[in-house]
Amino acid sequence: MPKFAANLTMLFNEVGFLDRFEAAADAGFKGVEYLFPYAFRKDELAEKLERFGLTQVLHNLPAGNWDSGERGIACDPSRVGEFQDGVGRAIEYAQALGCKQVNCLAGKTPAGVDAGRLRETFIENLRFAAGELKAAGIRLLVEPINTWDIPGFYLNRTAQAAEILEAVGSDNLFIQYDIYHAQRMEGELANTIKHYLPQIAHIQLADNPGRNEPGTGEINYRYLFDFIDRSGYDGWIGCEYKPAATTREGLGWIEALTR
Ligand SMILES: O=C(O)C(=O)CO
Repeated sequence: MPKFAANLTMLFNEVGFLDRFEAAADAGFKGVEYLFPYAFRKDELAEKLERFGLTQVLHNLPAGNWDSGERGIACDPSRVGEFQDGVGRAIEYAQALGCKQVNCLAGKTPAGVDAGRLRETFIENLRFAAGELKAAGIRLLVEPINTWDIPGFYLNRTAQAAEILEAVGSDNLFIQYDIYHAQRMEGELANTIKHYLPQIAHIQLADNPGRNEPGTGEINYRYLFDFIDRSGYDGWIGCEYKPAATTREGLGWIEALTR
């Protein structure tokens, strides 16, 4: 049975964010993930995790001005200082929350920047972050994201991510494999998971089209959950989907697709 983590950015949005920890625990989740913890005090988040017996499975490095449309700054040569400051902030929160992995959003390709400089910036930022996080006992992940949800996003394919890992050369840098994004960009889900399994530290899910619950679209999650189980993957699977109705009404997929 996979270890499913509730993504509190997308799930239980029937209640305010700080009430989603209790809602997730009530629904049977033992782990949670969400985009960013930085708008909240570390102690108030840690208290929620403690009170409801939850593991903080993942959060992201600071990713620029999210509300203005930024989706990461890691490939932007004009933002290296801000990126490095963000690594320190992410470590502070991860340590306070007992979180053992953080994801680095590559960002949208900034206009007018040479492709070689973009790649060099991304690689050097990842090398810096992977080293700082390793010293803190925290893994660094990078996630390919599809180009429909975030047009212009710098990292889009699993093979591209693996090539970046190779170039960075850190033993503390891994792939965050989002099944939904992968389905949209490349398909080949089971074989890709199998091929890159040693480099995949976290998996996320949603169905396609719609980014709703597993079982609402084209992906054969019953097969994929069994395949992942048999593959020996022992990480978490983040439930990062938009509930088609209410979150609780939609949770029947867990029983239906894993028994
Ligand atoms: O948009 C996504 O899929 C993410 O996981 C962002 O962290």
